[in-house]
Amino acid sequence: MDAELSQSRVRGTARAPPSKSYTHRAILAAGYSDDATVYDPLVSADTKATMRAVGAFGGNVTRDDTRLEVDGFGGRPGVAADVIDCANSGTTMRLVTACAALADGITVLTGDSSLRSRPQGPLLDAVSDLGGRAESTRDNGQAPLVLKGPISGGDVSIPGDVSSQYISALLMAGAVTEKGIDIDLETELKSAPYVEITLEVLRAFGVDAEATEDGFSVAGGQTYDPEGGEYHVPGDFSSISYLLAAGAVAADEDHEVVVEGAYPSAQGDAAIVDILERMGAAIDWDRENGQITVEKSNLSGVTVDVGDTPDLLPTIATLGAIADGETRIENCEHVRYKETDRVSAMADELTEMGAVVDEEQDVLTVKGGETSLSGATVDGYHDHRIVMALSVAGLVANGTTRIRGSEHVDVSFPNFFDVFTELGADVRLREE
Ligand SMILES: O=C(O)C1=C[C@@H](OP(=O)(O)O)[C@@H](O)[C@H](O)C1
Ligand SMILES: C=C(OP(=O)(O)O)C(=O)O
Repeated sequence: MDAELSQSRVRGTARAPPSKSYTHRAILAAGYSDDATVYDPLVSADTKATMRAVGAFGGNVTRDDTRLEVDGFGGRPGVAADVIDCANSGTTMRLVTACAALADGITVLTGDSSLRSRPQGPLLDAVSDLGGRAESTRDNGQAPLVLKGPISGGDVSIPGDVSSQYISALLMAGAVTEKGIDIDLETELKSAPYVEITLEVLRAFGVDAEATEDGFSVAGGQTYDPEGGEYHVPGDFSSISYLLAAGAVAADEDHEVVVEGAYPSAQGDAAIVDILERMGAAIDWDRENGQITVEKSNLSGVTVDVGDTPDLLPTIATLGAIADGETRIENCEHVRYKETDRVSAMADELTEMGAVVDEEQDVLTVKGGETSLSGATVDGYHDHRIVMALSVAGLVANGTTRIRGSEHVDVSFPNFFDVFTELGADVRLREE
């Protein structure tokens, strides 16, 4: 499906969608428990992949409007009766790889062509070092993957600059091993707040894990059991970033865009509030009431390090294309290992729309201005975040912006175009 956007003004209140990262962890943590209820989950293509995996390991997930009832496999995943399809979800594949290493038998994991091109090698090496069998069928460190357990825990070392999801996966699985897992980081950790999210969810499920001098550590023999048998998912700041960006570049004069359900948590992507403020946006975060208000503002370019916040790169690149002067996005090499190479995707598509972009391996520089973007037909690269970031650009570009593959928003923000339309965006969805 293509999304066609015309220049428009936005205003009004939107609710933050539930966090994808917290939902994945909550579903799997509930899977590791005997049973638990997950309230306000994100139900999207990616989180459904994690639900399927819990089912494949012997759990059962049922859904109603506001919650998921999870019958867990009680720390002992069974052997899956079929290949587990992780679809487009890196988080699912990494978290499930470590879980599969606990099963007394073989698990095969696959995914779509994007996921089958993303790096899994360091996690496979870690599982092998812990005594499991962990192979890439094509021997290239990519899925399809074959895992065989059970591992009983131990010490591993792993790079921290490819994906933090390897660490999250080992911590979640390590808690139910016999010996626990000590993780030694071989490099600096990128995307570090996502490990904090994991520690926060583990705590909520009664599991202790901690940062150490060299990395992270989790004791074995623990039980997943959330207080009161339930867990509540907070709002998603990566998704919120598109709504705030839309308000900052296209809110109606004398009106604001308000995002509700934006409470403080371990999410690094809450940095979007600070980034917009540094760019000159009139923005206010009422943390106690979980409400962020933003007005249309004249933005200026800034320098941003996205080492901790890779998922903000597409949003910041679009903001940079609209802001006066130069926006420099540094420390972004790991953003190339996502659903697509997002550094190059945003460089190409913003150039197509008229921005002046310079792409280096680890730095993306965008020069723009409020009137510099023109509508064009651009590619969404089958990537939800590219589609949503280009939609924000479409609000200010002259003429019509046509974004290919707009249906991929279903990965993290399935009703994105409804919310955008309700705020006033002029969007038409067209079958190709
Ligand atoms: O653990 C998570 O929930 C995530 C971690 C990050 O990935 P990396 O750790 O691979 O950078 C982030 O980009 C992804 O969208 C979600
Ligand atoms: C990279 C992302 O997710 P995942 O790694 O789970 O595919 C994302 O949501 O931007």
